[in-house]
Amino acid sequence: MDRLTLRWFARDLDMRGNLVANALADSLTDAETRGRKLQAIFDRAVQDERLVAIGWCSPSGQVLRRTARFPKDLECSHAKEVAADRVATMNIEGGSVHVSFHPIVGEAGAAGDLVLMHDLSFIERRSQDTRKYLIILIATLGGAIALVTVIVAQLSWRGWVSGAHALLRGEGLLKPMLPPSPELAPLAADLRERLRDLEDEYRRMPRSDEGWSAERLQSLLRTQLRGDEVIVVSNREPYIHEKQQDGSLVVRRPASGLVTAVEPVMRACSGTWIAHGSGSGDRAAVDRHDHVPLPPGEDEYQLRRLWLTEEQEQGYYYGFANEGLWPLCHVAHVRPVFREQDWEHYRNVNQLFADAVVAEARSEDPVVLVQDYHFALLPAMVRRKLPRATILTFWHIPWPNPESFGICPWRREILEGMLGSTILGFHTRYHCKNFIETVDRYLEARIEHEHSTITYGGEDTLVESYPISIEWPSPEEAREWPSPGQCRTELFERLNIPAGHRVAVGVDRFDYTKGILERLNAVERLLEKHPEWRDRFTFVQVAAPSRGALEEYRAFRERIERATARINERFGRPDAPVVRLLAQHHDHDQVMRLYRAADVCMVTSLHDGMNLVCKEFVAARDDERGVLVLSRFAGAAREMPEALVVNPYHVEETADALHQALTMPPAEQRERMASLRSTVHEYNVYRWAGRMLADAARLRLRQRVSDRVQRHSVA
Ligand SMILES: O=P(O)(O)OC[C@H]1O[C@@H](O)[C@H](O)[C@@H](O)[C@@H]1O
Repeated sequence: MDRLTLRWFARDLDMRGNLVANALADSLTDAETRGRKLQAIFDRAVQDERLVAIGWCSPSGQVLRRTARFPKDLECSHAKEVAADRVATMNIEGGSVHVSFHPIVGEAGAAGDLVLMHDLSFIERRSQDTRKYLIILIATLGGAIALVTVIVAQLSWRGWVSGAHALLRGEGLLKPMLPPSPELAPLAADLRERLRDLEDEYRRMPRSDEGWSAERLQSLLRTQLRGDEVIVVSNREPYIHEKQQDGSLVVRRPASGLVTAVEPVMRACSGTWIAHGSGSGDRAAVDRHDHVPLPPGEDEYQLRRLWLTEEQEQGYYYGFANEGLWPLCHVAHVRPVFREQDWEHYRNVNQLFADAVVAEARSEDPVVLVQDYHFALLPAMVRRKLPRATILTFWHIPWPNPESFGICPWRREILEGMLGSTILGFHTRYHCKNFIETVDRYLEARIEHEHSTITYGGEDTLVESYPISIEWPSPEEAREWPSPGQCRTELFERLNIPAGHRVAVGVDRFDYTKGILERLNAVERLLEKHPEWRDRFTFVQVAAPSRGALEEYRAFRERIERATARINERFGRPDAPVVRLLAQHHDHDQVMRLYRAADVCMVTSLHDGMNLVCKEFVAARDDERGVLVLSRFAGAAREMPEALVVNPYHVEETADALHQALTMPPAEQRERMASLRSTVHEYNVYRWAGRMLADAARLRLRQRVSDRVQRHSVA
């Protein structure tokens, strides 16, 4: 036992000793008691478990009485000395004791001194017990504190970790059960900023754009879009059912660049395609929900057909879309016509299609791919009903400069409608730039040129270029093709082309933007300038009838027919006309055979978003022969500089290019064609869709993160 503890107890025992001494004082001063009963009183007193021994000293210092355990050899003077010490302890038989010395004074003066010895072993025991309890208490407290610390640390660490995980996954800051933690707010802000940086880095990064295929697109859909639902909206349907005279149905693919590009993507994505059912047999082919599985016999996706009245089709499709927006965007010197009634129909039909998107959607956030100028208002209409949808609008035709677009009476509504899109795609950067400048001119929007983003009405739209393309033929498909020689023989037989003629081809819809007239003028000029080609050259123009209900198109067709007649009269023979105008629909296989048979393919659009004919021609020429003459005003010219690029308005230049093409040595043809083929192979339609969908996936992730961040900061 340490001295400090001993001193505490010594003080207590001194007090106790004083009490005992006071209690005994009377007995000690009373002479009678002292005589007879003192020993008995002392013996009784030491029955107390603490008081061990008592000694009674005379005033002269002799021990007069003592109890049994009082040491026989202890003198009073020594006991007094011990008691004077601060701890006052000594060892006697049976253990250590505390000694106290109490002078007793009676009426007659000093009666003697009382020596009391108190047991110290209980102090030892108590002290040990106390120490034990203290240790247990401290250990328990320490354990409890450690446990609480661990639990708190675990909880907050888990909270942090799961919050950070959720942020990174874009799902939420915390598990729903846990209350939102304000400590994560700065982390969330940092993460958001970092995400934005990463996005920018990602966009600037040289990406591996190689090897895009249907499989890679499917895997992108599975991984980055987690199998989300895809809905396509277009005016033109991918397959048209026509009723034959005998009542049977035939299916055909329409002549449309849009369908050529989007159909293979849809086959890869599955999902639903919503389009206008325009064929005479379309109603007979659908189920009771107006659905039809496609492609026929393969059932890879489903088409939902929408029905329009004649007035609706007239106002929305022929009127506003094709007499208004088409010439407005193509700037091909045909005046756009804007009628109030057409606009009404356009708006109503956009709403009809938007409602169909909402009805077909199985989730609140589908990926909606809106195609083309027929649906400028639809993105905002869908956004109103499905605010969480990812809407990708692709504008397949050019976008003019702000001045040209400004003549549209409903320019504001159109821009607002398009800005309902999450992503707005054009074929080229140039069209993106025109669109952004148009918005800047006519709307109060925030434009971030660095990120190519427009913020309008609190919503962001990414404006990006995605050059469209074709599906590159598979080796199996190419193996089935007849050889170029066989294709050539068949063509010569079918059209009765004299042997030894060189053949140039053009394949278009009958449309004034395609530069068919300029092409014919170039053919005529070639024959004027180079008489050696007379009787040695045939030009085959496939012109699929298109929008024949419009006067502009009918007049255009007549102009082409007149030009054809004129050239044939000047340079052809009755049995061998120079220009063969095939004004009917040709299917994919027929067109491919024509490409393989030709020496030259002419694409002379006056203005074209992209143009896929030039890409199809290149894809068909696995013999690496044939020359492409390509208009500089087609979006494709930017990707295909190995073609003979011409200004179709410049007849002389185009005629010279045609001559150059007809006289190009085989080695040069091969060199140019090989390079063109590798470009188109690489930049195929899966890359077009893949880049768009990868951007959509990135923005969906950002949307999820920012939704959570917002929810978090509100809470
Ligand atoms: O009017 P149609 O026959 O459906 O053709 C429209 C399509 O024609 C194509 O030439 C255009 O590239 C597409 O953008 C457009 O959608």
